[in-house]
Amino acid sequence: MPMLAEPYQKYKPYTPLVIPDRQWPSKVQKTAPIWLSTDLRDGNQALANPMTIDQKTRFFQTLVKCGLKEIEVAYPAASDTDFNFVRGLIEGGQVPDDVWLQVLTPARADLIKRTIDSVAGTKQAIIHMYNATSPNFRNVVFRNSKEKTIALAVEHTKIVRQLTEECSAKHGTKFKYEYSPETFTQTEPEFAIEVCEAVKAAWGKAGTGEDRIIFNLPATVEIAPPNHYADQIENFCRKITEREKVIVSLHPHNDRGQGVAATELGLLAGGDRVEGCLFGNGERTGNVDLVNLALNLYTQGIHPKLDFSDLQSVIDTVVACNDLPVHPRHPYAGELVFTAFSGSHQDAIKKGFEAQRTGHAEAASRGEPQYWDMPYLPIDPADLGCNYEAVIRVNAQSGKGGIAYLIQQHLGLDLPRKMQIAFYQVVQETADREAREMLVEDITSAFRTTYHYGGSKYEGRLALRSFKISSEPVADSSVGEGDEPADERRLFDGTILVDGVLRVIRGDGNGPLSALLDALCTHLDIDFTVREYSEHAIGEGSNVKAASYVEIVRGGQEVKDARKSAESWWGVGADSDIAGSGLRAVLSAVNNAIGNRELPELKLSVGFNAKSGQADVASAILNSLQLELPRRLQASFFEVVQRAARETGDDISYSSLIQLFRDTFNYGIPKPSRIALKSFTMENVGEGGRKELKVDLDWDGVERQLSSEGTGALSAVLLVLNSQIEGTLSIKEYAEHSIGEGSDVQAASYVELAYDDVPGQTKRSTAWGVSSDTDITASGLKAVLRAASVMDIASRNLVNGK
Ligand SMILES: CC(=O)SCCNC(=O)CCNC(=O)[C@H](O)C(C)(C)COP(=O)(O)OP(=O)(O)OC[C@H]1O[C@@H](n2cnc3c(N)ncnc32)[C@H](O)[C@@H]1OP(=O)(O)O
Ligand SMILES: CC(C)C(=O)C(=O)O
Repeated sequence: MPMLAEPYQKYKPYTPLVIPDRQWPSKVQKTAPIWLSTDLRDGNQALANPMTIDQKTRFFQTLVKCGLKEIEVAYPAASDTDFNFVRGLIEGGQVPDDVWLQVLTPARADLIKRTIDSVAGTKQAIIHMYNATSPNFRNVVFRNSKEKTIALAVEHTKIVRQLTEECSAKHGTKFKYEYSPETFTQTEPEFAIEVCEAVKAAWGKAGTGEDRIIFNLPATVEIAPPNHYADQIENFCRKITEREKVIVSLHPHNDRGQGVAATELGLLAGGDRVEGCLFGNGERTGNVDLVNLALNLYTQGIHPKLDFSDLQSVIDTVVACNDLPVHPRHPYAGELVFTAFSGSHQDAIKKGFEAQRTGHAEAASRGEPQYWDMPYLPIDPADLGCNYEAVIRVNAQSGKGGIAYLIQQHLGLDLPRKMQIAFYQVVQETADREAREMLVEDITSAFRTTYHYGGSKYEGRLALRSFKISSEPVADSSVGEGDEPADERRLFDGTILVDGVLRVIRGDGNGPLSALLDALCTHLDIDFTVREYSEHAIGEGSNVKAASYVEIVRGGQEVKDARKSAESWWGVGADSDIAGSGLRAVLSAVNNAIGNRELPELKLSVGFNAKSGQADVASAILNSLQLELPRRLQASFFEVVQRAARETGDDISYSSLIQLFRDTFNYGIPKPSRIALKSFTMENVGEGGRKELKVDLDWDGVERQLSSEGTGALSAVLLVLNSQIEGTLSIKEYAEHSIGEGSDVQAASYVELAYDDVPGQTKRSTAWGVSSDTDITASGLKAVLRAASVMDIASRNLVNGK
């Protein structure tokens, strides 16, 4: 059936009350009401599967923990489960002294008796009796006149009185009486008052304070706007006699979705007490939500006298016991209610947090309250035990502000505005393409990958390994590149990993960043210039680091053009050293800019006036072959390099340099030496640590088995060699070190031999030998033999040392 064109022919509007001087609209709520949770009764009776005793017990404990002092625990006459649950609470001593158990009964004598029996022996209980009073119920359900409706209530009130008095006498239980004219909001207002007056009279014991009778005025079904409920409550409060002896209780349902509003207006209109359920469980659309009401008060600066500091644990209990979810958009409790996906919300929240930090610091210094004043967030999630994790979540509707907020929260980086825009494009493009939410991990990992930030896992093609920044004065101080004239030049000396290979590069500029860019231009033909730079500290105290942000544009442009250049690349770096942080940021940006572009082979310039020197050559050998050349060997090899580079305009590529080293020292290549070690043994002989060395040598293609004694392997092998030649070999310098670690460790040995061909009339020559071996003795012996092999020594052509 379609919706009606003329619904007034089917639905009657509510009848407004005429109260020209109604007071509630100008009242302001200043205190928390008395709360009653009816989760275990009205909430429970609305569940497809009512709670078990275990679930009810868990729920009861949570309610007590939240601070509820009045809890309607059951409709004991309804089932053994309900009855036994109440008995279990009492007999198990689970009811705190300051908590009142409330139980509901209809106006039926047998059921009233069982209800009162259920609470016998507890310290204090509220007996809650109800009968419907509206015309519809009188006519249809009870088929009762007004008089009979009053009589039903009066008669059973008297039964309650009598049975509770007997129970008090027998068990010492203290009772309060609550009466509900069920369907109050659909009952003629004057008749509702008439019934309640009759009940009050029948009870006959209403007093002040704890003796007040409770008149619970339910919106059993919500049928009118909240202002009408407020009018009904104000009308009742004004007209009920002995108002001071009455607690006016509100029991709104939520059929029109206005339960919370109706309750708040009802409280302004005179309500003292509210019955409801956590998160609004209850018949049909539910009872009014106590959490919502309490936290609404809290955000007005009024303590609700309920504690939801750990809201999630309350949600967990309620969901588990009711077997119903809490809607993701549920006020205060839904998983999305502190979350912004959309760009402008995120931007405002990010700015709000920043402004609030400053505002709070200023207020604290003036001793003033630090008010919560945050765009889109009416309450601080932290007050409910939530963190700010979920406040900003990113999808294709999000903007740069939210993404920057997450980067700030999770990586501690405060991105410059233009970099936010650049990174936003990256995230937006993925979110749109994949049509899904970008989780924090997606965003931080996209950031790390894009900017090669966060350790070796994210390194780009160029990565800083070590550097030294030094300065040298500039003769003409107007030579500076930027606006500021520089009176000192900065020199960058560093080792960087280029496509997995360590390289030494050097450059100069008017600052560390331009010196690095100069080095990249000189050595790798990578030509960029810095357009924007900013930095800030991350962390505090001894853990403080610098974060740097760099925007680069293509070099070789006029400064004016470079500033305007549409194409730019951002980079970020963090380091405990501020220069290191800036240099890393430059390499991050350069990595972005070069993409997969092929890089020219790195070259060392080793001629006269060259930028690279002996130390650079030694570094290249160290980085490529892990050999730490002794200083004199460095000098010796540098001369070899310079000679070799002369033909190629004083430049030598890294690969040629390494090959030159291998060829010069016959190192690590299969080419045999003139004198090669086939095998050896070495044993201690006698006392005093002397050794006997036996070697099997391949000497000019002839095998020679020789032996000698010495204080060690080197002195012994020299004796062996000297026994085979004209003249004398001696060791001028020897050095060794380990290469690698653990079971892969090797020894590297360096020997400089001197050869005096005719003793006395010396014609001395020297040569270096370099070797490595897993056996340190073998490494030393080989180094000696390799040095001897390249010397012009005269062999005596003896066989087997004889
Ligand atoms: C608005 C509310 O939430 S009120 C609370 C509602 N909660 C519940 O009903 C849950 C627990 N209820 C039950 O377990 C059962 O209904 C019981 C045990 C109370 C009664 O069960 P039964 O005796 O089988 O009766 P039934 O459930 O059919 O109730 C209807 C009868 O009670 C009468 N009745 C209904 N409400 C009341 C009342 N408040 N006072 C007196 N009689 C009432 C009806 O007029 C009807 O009487 P009739 O049989 O003479 O026509
Ligand atoms: C028993 C009464 C108070 C009730 O639950 C209602 O009217 O909703």
